[in-house]
Amino acid sequence: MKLRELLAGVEGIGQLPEHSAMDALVKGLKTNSHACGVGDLFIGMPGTRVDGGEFWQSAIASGAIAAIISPQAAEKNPPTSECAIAAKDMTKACAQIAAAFYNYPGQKLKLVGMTGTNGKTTTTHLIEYLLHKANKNTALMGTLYTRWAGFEQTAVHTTPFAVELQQQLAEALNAGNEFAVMEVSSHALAQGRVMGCQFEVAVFSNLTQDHLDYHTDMEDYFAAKALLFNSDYLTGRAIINSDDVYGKRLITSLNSDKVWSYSVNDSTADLWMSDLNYEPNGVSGTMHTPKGKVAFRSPLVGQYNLENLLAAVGAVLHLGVDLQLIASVIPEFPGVPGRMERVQITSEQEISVIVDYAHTPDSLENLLKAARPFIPGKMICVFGCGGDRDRTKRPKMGKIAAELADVAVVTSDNPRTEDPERILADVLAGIPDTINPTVICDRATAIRTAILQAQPGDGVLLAGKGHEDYQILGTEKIHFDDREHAKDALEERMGNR
Ligand SMILES: CC(=O)N[C@H]1[C@@H](OP(=O)(O)OP(=O)(O)OC[C@H]2O[C@@H](n3ccc(=O)[nH]c3=O)[C@H](O)[C@@H]2O)O[C@H](CO)[C@@H](O)[C@@H]1O[C@H](C)C(=O)N[C@@H](C)C(=O)N[C@H](CCC(=O)O)C(=O)O
Ligand SMILES: Nc1ncnc2c1ncn2[C@@H]1O[C@H](COP(=O)(O)OP(=O)(O)OP(=O)(O)O)[C@@H](O)[C@H]1O
Repeated sequence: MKLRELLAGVEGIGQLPEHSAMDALVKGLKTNSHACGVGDLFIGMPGTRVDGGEFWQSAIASGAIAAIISPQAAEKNPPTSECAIAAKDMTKACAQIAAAFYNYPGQKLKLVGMTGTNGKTTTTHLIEYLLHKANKNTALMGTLYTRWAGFEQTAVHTTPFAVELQQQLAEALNAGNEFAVMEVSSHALAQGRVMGCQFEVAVFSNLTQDHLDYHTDMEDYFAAKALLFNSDYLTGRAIINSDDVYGKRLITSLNSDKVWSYSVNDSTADLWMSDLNYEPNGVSGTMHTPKGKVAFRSPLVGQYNLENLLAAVGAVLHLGVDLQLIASVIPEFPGVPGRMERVQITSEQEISVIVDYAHTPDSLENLLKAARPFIPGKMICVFGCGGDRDRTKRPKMGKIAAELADVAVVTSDNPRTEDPERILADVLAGIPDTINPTVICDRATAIRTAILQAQPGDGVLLAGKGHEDYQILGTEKIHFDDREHAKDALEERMGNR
C-alpha cells in the first residue's frame, strides 16, 4: 500500500504533504526507531519516559520512508527535506494506520473481548475451548500467549500494542479463524491499543484493586475498563457480572437490550445457577441461561470459577453454540496453566501443592477461600508482591494471607528494580501483630521450606507467579518456575534426592 493511501483516512494529520515518499510503498510499521528498516513507516509514540517521535531522524536514517510523530516532537526537531508528519492524537493515528495497513482484521473476525481485574485468562480459555468443541476456528490472545490451530507465540503484554495486535489479527484471519477471543487490559483501553476493533461480545468480570500505579484511582481504572462497552467498540452483546458493584454500574449505563447479566446466586440475572453441589473435584448444578436451563458439572473449583463459567457460557451462547453441547463438554475442560494447578509427583503424595496466579488482594482472598475445603490440615501460603507496581496492594495482601492461611510465608515475587527487602516490609506492614509470619526473601528457599515443613494433610499454596517461568530481579529475567521448585522439594521430601 502506498503511504498516501494508508494515511488517507487518518484523523488529525491535516493536509498530506507533497513529498515523493507519499508514493512509496509501505513495507511495514514500526514503533521502535531501532527496529526500522528500508521501506518501513516509523510511528513515534509518546511514552512515559520519552516521546518516541524524537527519534524520527534515526528511523529515517535506518531506511524508514517517513515518520508519524507528535506535534511536540515535530516542533522540537522540525523536518527539512524529510517526510516527518505531525499527528495531533498519536494514539488514534497509530491505531488507525495499523488497522488500515492490515486491512481491518478486527472488523472481519468475530471478536470476543474480555476485561476485568481477575478472571480474564481463565474465561478466555473457557470460551476458546467451547468454540473449538463447537468446531469453530478460534484464535486466543492474552497474558499467556497468542495461539490458534498450528500457531503459538508467548505473549509480552496481555493485550498487544496496536501494530502487533492488528498484525496478529490479520494472521489469525489468514489462517482461517472465524473468531478471536482476547483479553483486553485497562492499559490497552487507556492507550487505545484496540481502536479499530469491533467486538461482537464484550465481557466484564469484576473490578478490584490493581494497577493503581498506572491509573490514578479506582474511578479512573473503571473508566478505562468501561471503554470496551462504548458503541465504538461493542457492536453486539455485553456480558456483565451483576454481583460486582462496578459490573452493576456498567449494566445501568448500557442499553438493557444489549446486556446479559450473570450472577451465581441471583435468579433475576440472565445467567445464573441453582442446585449447586460442591464436590472434591469441582461443582455440579443447574445453569439457567437465556437459551434455557441445563444440568452441568464443572471440574473447576471455587465460586469465582462459577462466575467465569457463566461468563464464558453467555459469550458462546450469543455466538450460536448449542447449550446441550456446552454442558456435555464442560466436564472435560483441561484448566489453565498456573491457575489452581496441582503439582503432584506421585499419587502417594501426603501433602497437596497448588500453584496459582493470584497476585491481587481479591484473587488471593478468593484462592485461599476456594482451596480451604480441600485441605484437611494446615493451609500454608507462600506469596509476595511485584516490584515497580502498585505498592498499596502489598499490606492488603499481607493481611489477607495472614488471616486466611494457617501459615503465611512472605517471600519475593518479581522484585524488578525495587529492593526486595523493602517490598517484604510493605507486605509485613499489613500483617496484624498477633500473627507471626515466616519471612524468607529468596523464593526458591521459601518454597522448599514450606514443602519440607508441611505435615501430612497440609496444603501448600504457591501464589502470585502461576504460569510464569521467570523471575525479574533488577532488570534481569532469570529462569524460575514455581512448579519446578515445588517438584524438587517434593522429591526431596520423599527421599528421592
Ligand atoms: C505503562 C505502559 O504501558 N508502558 C509501555 C510504554 O512504555 P513507555 O511509555 O515507558 O515507553 P518509552 O520508553 O517512554 O518509549 C516510548 C516510545 O518510544 C519508542 N522509542 C524509545 C526509545 C528509542 O530509542 N526509540 C524509540 O522509538 C518506544 O518504542 C516507545 O514506543 O511503551 C512501551 C513500548 O511500547 C511498552 O513496553 C510499555 O509497557 C510496559 C513495559 C508494561 O509493562 N506495560 C504493562 C504495565 C501493561 O501494558 N500491562 C497491561 C496489563 C496487564 C494486566 O492486566 O495484568 C498489558 O496489557 O500487558
Ligand atoms: N472471576 C474471578 N474473580 C476473582 N478472582 C479470580 C477470578 N478468576 C480467577 N481468579 C483468581 O485470579 C487469578 C488470576 O486469574 P486469571 O489469570 O484468569 O485473571 P486475569 O484477569 O487474566 O489476570 P491478569 O490480568 O493479572 O493476567 C487466578 O489465579 C485466581 O486466583
